[in-house]
Amino acid sequence: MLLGCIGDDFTGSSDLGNTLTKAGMRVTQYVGVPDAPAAAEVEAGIVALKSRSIAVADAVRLSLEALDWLRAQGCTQFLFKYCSTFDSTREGNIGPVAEALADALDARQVLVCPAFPATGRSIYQGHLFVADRLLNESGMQDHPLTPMTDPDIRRWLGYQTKGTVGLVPAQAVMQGVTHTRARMLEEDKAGHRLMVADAITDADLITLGQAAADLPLITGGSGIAMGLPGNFRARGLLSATQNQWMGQDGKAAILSGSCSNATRGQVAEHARSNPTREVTADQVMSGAITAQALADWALAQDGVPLIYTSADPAVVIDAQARFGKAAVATRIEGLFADLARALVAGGVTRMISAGGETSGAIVEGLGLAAFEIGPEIDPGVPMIRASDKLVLALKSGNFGGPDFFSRAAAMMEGTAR
Ligand SMILES: Nc1ncnc2c1ncn2[C@@H]1O[C@H](COP(=O)(O)OP(=O)(O)O)[C@@H](O)[C@H]1O
Ligand SMILES: O=C(O)[C@@H](O)C(=O)COP(=O)(O)O
Repeated sequence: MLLGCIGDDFTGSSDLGNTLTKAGMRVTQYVGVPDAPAAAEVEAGIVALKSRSIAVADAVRLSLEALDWLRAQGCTQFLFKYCSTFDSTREGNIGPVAEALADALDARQVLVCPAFPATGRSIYQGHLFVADRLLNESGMQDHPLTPMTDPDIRRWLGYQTKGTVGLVPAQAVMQGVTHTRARMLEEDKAGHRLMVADAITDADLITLGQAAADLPLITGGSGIAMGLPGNFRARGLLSATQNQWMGQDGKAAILSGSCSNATRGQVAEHARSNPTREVTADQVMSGAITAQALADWALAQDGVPLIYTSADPAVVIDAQARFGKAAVATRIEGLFADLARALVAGGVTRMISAGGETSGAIVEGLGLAAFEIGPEIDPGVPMIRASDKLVLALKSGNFGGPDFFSRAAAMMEGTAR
């Protein structure tokens, strides 16, 4: 294994797997820290954690455990993957995890780059944009767990870190690798270990990837991984072979706990011509609905059924005020985990889930160990194979076109491209 990656959620880790696979690496995504060595052919290993919204100390501990395992597999470079919308609270986990990994690796210069231009996320002068809006006007300010109310990534990260945060501005990145490295050195001399790097286009990300060829630790969204496989290839370290992907027939089902703008649009679109069932926070909290009853409903439907708790910001805020933010999230995620188990037990072989925390709960609930990364459905969302009978798509909240759900189900079956 060459590149060792630690993802703070499961959708995001499959997004990273997609980027690395497309760039020619042989990738495996692991569910949590494996207790056995990796297969010899794996070139990039991604340890997917559900550490985005847990307590800081737990996130740091799990990330360091993942690092130890990846080091034991022979990795020479490490990537900490978080969300391209920098999902974290002011007290949150990105800064402490990045600093703990940097300490463990003795890393002096650490890039921080959530940009992912293919999905509209760019960084300019340290400020994160989603398409033509600053992050705090993009809808992310209403996220149920990590509302992003400040677009200045240096400032937000600064709340989370012990050290100060520098900037590698677009003016340096656009002039190429030499200027980028020179600016990184200046930031280092100024005492900034973590440096937010501007990136507006894929070309900027490739430049940053090349500039980071010798850095032990890189952090960011999946975009920052774009340039890394080329560094290993240039050293003659990559095999040219890729896994062969096979579609999966059988029953499909969709579970959505994401409340993002994109997911809510996808839910509305799917509901126009498919069996769809809404579950409210009240039904979950009161125990009025059971996972088995929902599974029985889904398994009795023709077509591709969708079960969702996705709701508008005002509905979410109301539920959180009445039940508590963590309590309602935990109960809903628990329902999805139980539901996923009941669906697979009932014969579902293609499962699509929407939402990072939701997907984490489902994957952990299913007790899966590792994924092979397949072809891309939409930017940032690949199909993944968990076993010879189960194919998944873990959709990040804000990713995917309006008809994502039905298109994903068809592509996973192998009947559409
Ligand atoms: N109706 C609802 N009311 C309150 N919280 C909800 C509701 N539906 C889902 N949630 C919670 O909101 C969170 C959504 O996060 P996540 O699944 O990561 O989606 P995204 O990818 O859009 O961030 C989850 O913890 C989920 O359990
Ligand atoms: O970078 C991204 O946006 C994704 O890879 C990701 O991490 C998404 O997380 P969720 O929106 O919570 O699914």
